[in-house]
Amino acid sequence: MDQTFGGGGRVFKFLGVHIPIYENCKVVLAIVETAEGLNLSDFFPMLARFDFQGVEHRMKTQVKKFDYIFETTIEERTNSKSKMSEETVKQERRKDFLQILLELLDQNTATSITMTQLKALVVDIFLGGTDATSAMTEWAMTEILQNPKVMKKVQDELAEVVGLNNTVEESHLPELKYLDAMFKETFRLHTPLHFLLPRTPDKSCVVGGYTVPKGATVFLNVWAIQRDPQNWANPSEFNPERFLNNKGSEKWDYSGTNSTYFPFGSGRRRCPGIPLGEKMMMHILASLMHSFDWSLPKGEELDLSDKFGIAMKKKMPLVVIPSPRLSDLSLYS
Ligand code: HEM
Repeated sequence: MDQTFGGGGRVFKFLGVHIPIYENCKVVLAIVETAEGLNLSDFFPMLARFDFQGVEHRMKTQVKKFDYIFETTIEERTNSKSKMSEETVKQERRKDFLQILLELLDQNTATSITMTQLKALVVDIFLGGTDATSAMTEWAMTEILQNPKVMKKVQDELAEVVGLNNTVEESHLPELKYLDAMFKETFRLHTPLHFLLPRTPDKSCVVGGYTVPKGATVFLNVWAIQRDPQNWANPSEFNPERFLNNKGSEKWDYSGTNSTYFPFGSGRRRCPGIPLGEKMMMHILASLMHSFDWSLPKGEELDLSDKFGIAMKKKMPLVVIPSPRLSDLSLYS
């Protein structure tokens, strides 16, 4: 996607199509009908008030449902019976996330938060912590099934690090270098937020010869950057080795400082859940791959098409058959 901003710029190139903005409303309406899942108001803010796709209406309905779930949970916690007693906190030596937030509620201090802020934080953690993590684990599993050599390497590494008479523990994760490279390659090809979160410059600036006016909505196409043949050899090939062979000072991580690879975003809006998301995905996939061999149902073929959402998911859910891999069956109980 690229856009000619400012001055007389009136052409928008989207999915390879040059679309004249404003002059030809029919074109815009045709896209409204075909762009399933894409919110056109993100690309043409002037259309937002018409809510052509009913996105705002659906969002408000969902917000009401979310509100109901969170309010009930918060009420349950704040009523005296289920409140975490000081004794429980002392015994378990920890508080859960909700308890910490509730203690910050309406305190009249610098760190105090309101009920609306509390609910927003819970929604962030709830959605961010589940949607992208499960979508990425499914993509990783799909790529492993698509590439039997990768599956063998992942399982050989697990057998060596964990052992076939043991289950995966958190302490094993830093030693699983190949699994880590396999995830990095999955993130390169199936980056969950193709355009990241929208940015808005507070000053007009020039980027790559284009003027970006103050207040414009800017989308960064990380999907295209991570598949750009100028940055990556054989970009559509699934090859975890490219993340094992570090060249010179090149560092592969999720810090967002490498301009060719930043699946968790970059700068101040970078994902704050990286350590948790990374650990959850590694632990889930390592356990699945270590404990079971996986195959597709007879006659089934893998489908790699995706579907637009908060995170880019597989269009068709992955269906696979597990068979036990560990000799000690008591490890499965
Ligand atoms: C595999 C797992 C995850 C992936 C791939 C992922 C990816 C991302 C990406 C690409 C962004 C946008 C960053 C940008 O525009 O610069 C983002 C934002 C965010 N993520 Fe994650 N995320 C994951 C897990 C999590 C978890 C576990 C949490 C919370 C527990 C979380 C919470 C958030 C929040 C709150 C934001 C918004 C930050 C802001 O508004 O500035 N994410 N995530």
